[in-house]
Amino acid sequence: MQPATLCYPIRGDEILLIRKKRGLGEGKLVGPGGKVEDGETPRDAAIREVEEEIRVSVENPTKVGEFEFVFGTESEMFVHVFRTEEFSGAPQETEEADPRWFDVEDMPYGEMWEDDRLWMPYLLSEETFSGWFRFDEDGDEMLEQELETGVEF
Ligand SMILES: COc1nc(N)nc2c1ncn2[C@H]1C[C@H](O)[C@@H](COP(=O)(O)OP(=O)(O)OP(=O)(O)O)O1
Repeated sequence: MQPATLCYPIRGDEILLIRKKRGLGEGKLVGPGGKVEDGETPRDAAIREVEEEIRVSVENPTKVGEFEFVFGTESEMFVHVFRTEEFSGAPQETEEADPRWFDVEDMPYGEMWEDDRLWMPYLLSEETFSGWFRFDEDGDEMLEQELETGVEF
């Protein structure tokens, strides 16, 4: 299964999301992230992806969750989810991503992957979670979900 990451910088009551400009989820608001490369740990990949996508340097990201998603019957990715309040550099738009801060009390769930509304509250409250989500073959609609909280990593 393809491992991948998401890493969310948090600043007080705000969270940094990107408008994804290419690849899986193009056009959606997501966290900075992407596939883990050979020889990388998920944490290293999370740090690299934030730097590549929005030119922000992240330190000590904390893993708060993980989830697997399936499109149809095919398992697509296993995603390690991090958050961090330790980062430097102003977020910049790149070929891959257009970053923007959002108020955590007003999350734009209508423009995000459907699973995000299930686990994002746990990420924001620093509660750990583990999920499994099955979408239709095109990834347009979520058909089944399982979510557990309070897991140990
Ligand atoms: C299906 O539900 C999903 N929910 C959320 N929140 N995030 C998702 C979902 N499916 C994919 N993602 C995220 C996880 C990864 O961060 C990226 C994968 O995107 P991509 O395949 O474009 O990965 P990159 O390494 O950036 O792409 P390149 O191969 O072009 O470098 O999407």
